[in-house]
Amino acid sequence: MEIGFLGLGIMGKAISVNLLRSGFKVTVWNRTLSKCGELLDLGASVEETPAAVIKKCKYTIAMLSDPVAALSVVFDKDGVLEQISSGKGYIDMSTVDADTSSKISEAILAKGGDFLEAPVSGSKKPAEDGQLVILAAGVQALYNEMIPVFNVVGKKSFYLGQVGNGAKMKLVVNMIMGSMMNALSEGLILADRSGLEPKVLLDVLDLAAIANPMFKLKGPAMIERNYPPAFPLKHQQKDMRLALALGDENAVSMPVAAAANEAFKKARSLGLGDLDFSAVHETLEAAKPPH
Ligand SMILES: NC(=O)C1=CN([C@@H]2O[C@H](COP(=O)(O)OP(=O)(O)OC[C@H]3O[C@@H](n4cnc5c(N)ncnc54)[C@H](OP(=O)(O)O)[C@@H]3O)[C@@H](O)[C@H]2O)C=CC1
Ligand SMILES: O=CCCC(=O)O
Repeated sequence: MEIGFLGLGIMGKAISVNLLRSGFKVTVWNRTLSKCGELLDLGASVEETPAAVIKKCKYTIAMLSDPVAALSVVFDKDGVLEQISSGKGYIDMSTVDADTSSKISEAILAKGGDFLEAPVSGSKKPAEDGQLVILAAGVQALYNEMIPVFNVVGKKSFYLGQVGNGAKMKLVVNMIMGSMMNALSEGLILADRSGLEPKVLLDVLDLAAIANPMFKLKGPAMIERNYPPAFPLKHQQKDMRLALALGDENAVSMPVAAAANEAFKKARSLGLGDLDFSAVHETLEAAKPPH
């Protein structure tokens, strides 16, 4: 099975390497073409435009930064729409809003192609290890055809029905995650400032009802003020922004998420957008008076 892959950022690279290692033929494209070199060395083919990838492959997956990128790769010159046709499937794994996903879906279906949105939960390491959680929605026949791929990419895939439901589920999950990250950051600072050992706080949390893999993974590095990017902070803030817009549409009051979004915006304004989203901790660390 030959798979096209558009977008070789942190996630796209990890997923396409995993597909190659699992025996799939993969043809890649990235806006910054030089980033395709590593995949070429691992056995992938490279094309110079999204349209050329679509022309070559029956199924093409995209993993792009945000709604602007997802729309551009489909609608711009040399984009997906120029070559999509009956018998071809386009699967967008980018985290975007339901409206963006619906626009892409309508355009692909109008050309006779099939479309699935399939954003993922899980970050760089789960992507490398094929342990993502896939939140798919759209053409069910395409979902069924993609199961052998999803079984390699993830540990579980959900089919959520009509296009938009995958995007919404992903935004709800990341809205909760972003709020939790800010709560952890405040807790670490509060422990420290009140004379407690933040590392002991992490041990207590890990045994408590609120234990979770994210606190366990990110907490120790946050104490060290170390934020190597797995999930870039600029993308987490984009997800909070899109989740808050979903809240607006549905008249859902989300004061906790709104405060978390402000903290991520503050972190971006401090130039931390390309670090891991746990770098939101610096908005508090940097404000802490010296001992
Ligand atoms: N990192 C993570 O842990 C997770 C991320 N996600 C989501 O997955 C998506 C990708 O994330 P991630 O890999 O971390 O992001 P990166 O920032 O590492 O990569 C972004 C990718 O999008 C491309 N891109 C950006 N703008 C454009 C554009 N205008 N036209 C074409 N291509 C563009 C980049 O190309 P170029 O190299 O040229 O800049 C790059 O390939 C995002 O939607 C994110 O929210 C979902 C789950 C986990
Ligand atoms: O969108 C990013 C999700 C990151 C994660 O689930 O760890």
